[in-house]
Amino acid sequence: MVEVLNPGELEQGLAALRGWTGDVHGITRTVKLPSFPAALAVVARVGEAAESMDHHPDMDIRYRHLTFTCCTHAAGGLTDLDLRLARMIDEIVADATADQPANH
Ligand SMILES: C[C@H](O)[C@H](O)[C@H]1CNC2=NC(N)=NC(=O)C2=N1
Repeated sequence: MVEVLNPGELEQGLAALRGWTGDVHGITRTVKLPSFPAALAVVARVGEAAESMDHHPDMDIRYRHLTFTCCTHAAGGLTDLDLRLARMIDEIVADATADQPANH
């Protein structure tokens, strides 16, 4: 059973990520993509990564703005799985917005 992170582990985990905020109940990041199709493409890529990990984020898409929220429902809070998923999301977003300074 994966364990919920303590506040120190949360702080350490957030420091290794890009633009995420939250607490031991979950973390969230909002990014702006160059277009709506680009946002949809990121959703598809994150979906593939989530399926490969069997760990899924909540995703809210509003035109070019995408908000990701990660928490481990089975554990009732933030676990290392969420930090790993957030890192994968950061890589996908960085690749999709390489020439957009806003998300770096
Ligand atoms: C059966 C399947 O492994 C579980 O339902 C997985 C699916 N994806 C998941 N995603 C997240 N974020 N939390 C979970 O507890 C979780 N559980």
